[in-house]
Amino acid sequence: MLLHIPEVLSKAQVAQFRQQLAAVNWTDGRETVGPQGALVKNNKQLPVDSSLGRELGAIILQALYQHPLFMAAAIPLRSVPPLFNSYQGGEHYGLHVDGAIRGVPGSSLSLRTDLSSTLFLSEPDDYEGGELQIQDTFGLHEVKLPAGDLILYPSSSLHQVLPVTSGERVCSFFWTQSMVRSAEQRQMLFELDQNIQSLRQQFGETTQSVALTSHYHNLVRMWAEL
Ligand SMILES: O=C(O)CCC(=O)C(=O)O
Ligand SMILES: [Fe+2]
Repeated sequence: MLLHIPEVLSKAQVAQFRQQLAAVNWTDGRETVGPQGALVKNNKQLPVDSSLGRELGAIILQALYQHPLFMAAAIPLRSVPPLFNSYQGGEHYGLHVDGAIRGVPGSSLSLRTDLSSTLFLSEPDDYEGGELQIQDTFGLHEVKLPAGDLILYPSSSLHQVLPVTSGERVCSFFWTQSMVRSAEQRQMLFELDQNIQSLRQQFGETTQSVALTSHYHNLVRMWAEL
């Protein structure tokens, strides 16, 4: 499932982020990828140990973990600290799959990458190209979102970022392990949750909405691993 999560950051926050990100040094993006990805990766990143990156990453995760759509879709256990990338002058990231396990820097924790996120920090009109192309069993999806919005997609999918032929594309990207490992079960829980929410909005709290909510929680109890 690909999910567009709007307004994770406000336009004011995005402007503030961009100003701060413009004032620090960026390095070769190949530093955080394995040998296969390095062959096709051509972009810039903020170093993993950047104090600005850590500070802005914490703001992103705090906003995201309060976003009802993200919480319902991801059922997150934990995320790696967000990284930041930039593409310009034809830079791109060819077709690849994200590694299955990532360490959490500064801790002994690792996580299984169930879900990948890209949070856009440039407006679509600020650059040409730079579409994030994601392949799934339904075909090829091209994603280019307004600044402040995020795309959540399965880490199991092949994906690429097309060359940025003018302007600059700045994004934050990171991975999340879900408490529910199966994408199929996660999608069922998400649909159940969204339908319960819309029933409650339409009819208020009813015996049925309470019973369905209990069903939802009992399924989470059955499927979640902490
Ligand atoms: O820039 C993006 O949207 C995605 C980056 C990416 O796929 C990665 O770093 O693994
Ligand atoms: Fe990737």
